[in-house]
Amino acid sequence: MERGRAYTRLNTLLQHLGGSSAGAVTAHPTSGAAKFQPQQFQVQFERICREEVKPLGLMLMRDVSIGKSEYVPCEKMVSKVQNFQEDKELFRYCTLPEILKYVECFTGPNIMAMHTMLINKPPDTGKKTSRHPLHQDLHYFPFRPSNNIVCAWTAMEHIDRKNGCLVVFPGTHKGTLKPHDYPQWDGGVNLMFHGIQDYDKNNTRVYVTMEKGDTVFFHPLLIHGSGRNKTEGFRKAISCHFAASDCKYIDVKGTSQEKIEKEIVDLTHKFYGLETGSLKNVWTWKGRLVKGERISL
Ligand SMILES: CCCCCCCCCC(=O)SCCNC(=O)CCNC(=O)[C@H](O)C(C)(C)COP(=O)(O)OP(=O)(O)OC[C@H]1O[C@@H](n2cnc3c(N)ncnc32)[C@H](O)[C@@H]1OP(=O)(O)O
Ligand SMILES: Nc1ncnc2c1ncn2[C@@H]1O[C@H](COP(=O)(O)OP(=O)(O)OP(=O)(O)O)[C@@H](O)[C@H]1O
Ligand SMILES: O=C(O)CCC(=O)C(=O)O
Ligand SMILES: [Fe+2]
Ligand SMILES: [Mg+2]
Repeated sequence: MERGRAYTRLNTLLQHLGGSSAGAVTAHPTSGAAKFQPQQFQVQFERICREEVKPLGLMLMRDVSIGKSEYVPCEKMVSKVQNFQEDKELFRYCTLPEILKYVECFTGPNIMAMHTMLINKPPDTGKKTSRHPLHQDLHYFPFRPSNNIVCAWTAMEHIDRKNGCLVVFPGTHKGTLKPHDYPQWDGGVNLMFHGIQDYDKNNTRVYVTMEKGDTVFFHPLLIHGSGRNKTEGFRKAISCHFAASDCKYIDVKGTSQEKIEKEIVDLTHKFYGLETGSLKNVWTWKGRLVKGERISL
């Protein structure tokens, strides 16, 4: 693992480890198990958007620039699907040996898939709502320690600054969880898109250009976001946040996470009619074991 960087590109990592050359994971899986083909996830995503299948627990998000009356179920209206833990096809992503072998370096052998997303960043309408403000994913999570949590984020196509790649502030995983709130953006902000208000403007920014099938593994304290999608295409990535199953829940009442807790608890009620009452209960309900033994999550 390269030192001093809070993210690692899987293909690059394979080279560091003396493994196959760049692109190897996409084209020639070393494990001989499931072939890594983002295309299969895209086909299922499109079926979900057309409402041909309705997996339990799934949330379909749309960009704030699209009104409810304009909404028709199709791939162009859905900016993100969250919570695909009950969709066999998409959840296969979270069980891929090629992914888990790196996840295990951070979590150890008992691994939970805690948060799942397929992000379909829409072409920006001009209001800049396709941006994702700079944030730390730990803001959404009520479990610790943060070092035993890792996000795997896989590009389903070529991603660069033109279609809104990830932008990261290297080294920020050594810091603490910062307060988050809605950014003051004129064109509107998507629900729950909290950002860090007072980040260091002089921090080095790294724009993570990725090829189809590339995966980055990053720490939940790493400050990151993504820019506007200036192309006509919908930029796709699939991701899962994994955690060691012996992580412990914390109570976020009285902390900077209290506001997001309320938003998520309210949304969970609106979508599923579930009275969870706390972030802890939301994640106890969503989390799925993918390897080893379920302990405290
Ligand atoms: C259960 C666990 C959840 C875990 C969350 C972990 C977070 C991980 C990191 C993130 O992904 S954070 C960002 C996630 N946010 C999004 O992707 C945007 C989500 N928001 C939406 O897609 C819609 O707001 C939503 C589908 C949830 C609500 O749609 P509804 O059909 O229930 O709302 P409706 O159409 O009745 O509109 C209600 C109001 O919301 C507004 N609205 C619509 N889409 C919106 C949107 N995207 N963001 C904000 N507001 C939105 C809409 O204009 C309207 O405003 P008014 O009341 O003033 O008329
Ligand atoms: N939970 C995590 N998720 C993703 N990457 C992580 C995680 N924990 C550590 N890393 C990354 O793994 C590598 C080794 O981590 P480590 O904590 O040893 O940091 P380091 O950058 O090597 O600094 P140090 O000098 O403190 O060892 C670093 O690149 C770090 O960014
Ligand atoms: O895909 C992106 O643009 C970034 C998404 C992200 O960071 C998140 O949802 O937490
Ligand atoms: Fe994030
Ligand atoms: Mg180290």
